Amino acid sequence: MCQYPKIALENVCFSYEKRTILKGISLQFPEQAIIAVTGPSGTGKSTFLSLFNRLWEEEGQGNLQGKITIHFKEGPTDIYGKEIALDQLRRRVGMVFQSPNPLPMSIGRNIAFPLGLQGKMSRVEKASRVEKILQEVHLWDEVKDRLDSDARTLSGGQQQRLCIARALILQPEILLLDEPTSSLDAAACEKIELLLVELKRQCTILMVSHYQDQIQRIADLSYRLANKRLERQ
Ligand SMILES: Nc1ncnc2c1ncn2[C@@H]1O[C@H](COP(=O)(O)OP(=O)(O)OP(=O)(O)O)[C@@H](O)[C@H]1O
Repeated sequence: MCQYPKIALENVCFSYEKRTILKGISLQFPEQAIIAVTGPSGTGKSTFLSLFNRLWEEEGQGNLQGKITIHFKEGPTDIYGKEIALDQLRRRVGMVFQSPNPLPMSIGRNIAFPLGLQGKMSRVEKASRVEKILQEVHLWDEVKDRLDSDARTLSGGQQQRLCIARALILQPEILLLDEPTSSLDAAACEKIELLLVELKRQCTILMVSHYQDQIQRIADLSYRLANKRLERQ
């Protein structure tokens, strides 16, 4: 592990119009760890997660104060500063949502699609990257004979692993997961948990979870969001 925090928040406050959601949060998260955030419904867990890829800005009504620094491979970056463009940030900070959201296209294209946004790449290289990432999320054996089928024909658990693969294909340094297993059955949930523990070697994972037992099984650090603040549990 390195000496510096992967993510640092300095006096972060967030509000939607006049409603304060997060107040005076100063925290540091290490790299190669699973950091879980839990807490009652509506307290701002998803909002907290959205600070790291600036997704809240899409809604247009929020107000952020304070500073968030991510220590990317090239060095520390103020993610709201001029040194990083939004599209670059979102390549390095991947996100997976509560309900699997495969694109309405084939299994293979779902994974290859983000690669196309990165510039020209040969078909052979694309195919090899797609296979590698599907192996990593332990989906390859289940889909290798049906890469051309519509991704929406996969089971919920398979779709969620596909969405994780899609987030990983651009090799993000941070992975944000918003209740990634809450729509899945126990068996699918176990597969995702095992996968996340493997993935933390390559990226720092920030995960919202309602399940205390899941947090105990896989999180390295856990925080509870209540009264607009995050407290270590
Ligand atoms: N775009 C928005 N504009 C105004 N208020 C919003 C917006 N998005 C969320 N909120 C409000 O901010 C508060 C926090 O919402 P958020 O979704 O972050 O909570 P949460 O802890 O993730 O909830 P849950 O556990 O139910 O998913 C809620 O009261 C919500 O209604």
